[in-house]
Amino acid sequence: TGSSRPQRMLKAVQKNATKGDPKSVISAIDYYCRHKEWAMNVGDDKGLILDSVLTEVNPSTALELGTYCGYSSVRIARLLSPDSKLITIEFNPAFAAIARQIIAYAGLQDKVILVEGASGDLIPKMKERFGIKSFDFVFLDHWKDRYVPDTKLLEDCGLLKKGTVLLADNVICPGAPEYLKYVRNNPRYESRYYPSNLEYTKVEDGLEKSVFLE
Ligand SMILES: Cn1cnc(CNC(=O)c2cc(-c3ccc(F)cc3)cc(O)c2O)c1
Ligand SMILES: [Mg+2]
Repeated sequence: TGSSRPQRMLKAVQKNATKGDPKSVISAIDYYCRHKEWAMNVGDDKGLILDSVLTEVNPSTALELGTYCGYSSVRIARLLSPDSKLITIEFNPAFAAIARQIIAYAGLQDKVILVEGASGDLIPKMKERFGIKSFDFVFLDHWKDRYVPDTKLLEDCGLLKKGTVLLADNVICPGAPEYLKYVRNNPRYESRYYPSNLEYTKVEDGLEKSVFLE
């Protein structure tokens, strides 16, 4: 049987990027996905918005829901300060296996804790398993119908604190309409939409940034 899209993406990183250089890993993936084979990474355009929000928040503990091949894990982890950590959750073991290799190729394995499993099962275990009191930053990029239930779960598990920033990918395409309704009509969140485009295309998409207020 042939290789998978994630496997071909890993090959492109190993061929075109420099080991230990996160920036070259990001560029290699963006080049491959723009010119060879599209893949659902947050991408370079929305990636710049992710970078700017991250730099503003400067989180000590960050959570990513939906690792896929690790592109946004690398984007996030490269900007974290020395003792900060990213916990990233991926349901699909084949994706997780590729992501581990891409994160390691970027030299960021000591800043990233990749956990395989369902976000709904793992979020309630964050405190006991990883000694997390609360998250400063959450990047939502997994199944779009899980954005609302997992946000509510993070609230109920006391994993959000005053000022925690939630940044959600794909709120236009494929779309997360219930999530937009949830955070925009909720007095506990201050929300703002950052217009952009679907990764590697001209299709409209964007990120929703929501600050938890209490
Ligand atoms: C299977 N699976 C594992 N993880 C997930 C969660 N991610 C997505 O679904 C996702 C989908 C798209 C997308 C796909 C087809 C299309 F035509 C337009 C957009 C883009 C993204 O940025 C995404 O994050 C799905
Ligand atoms: Mg996405």
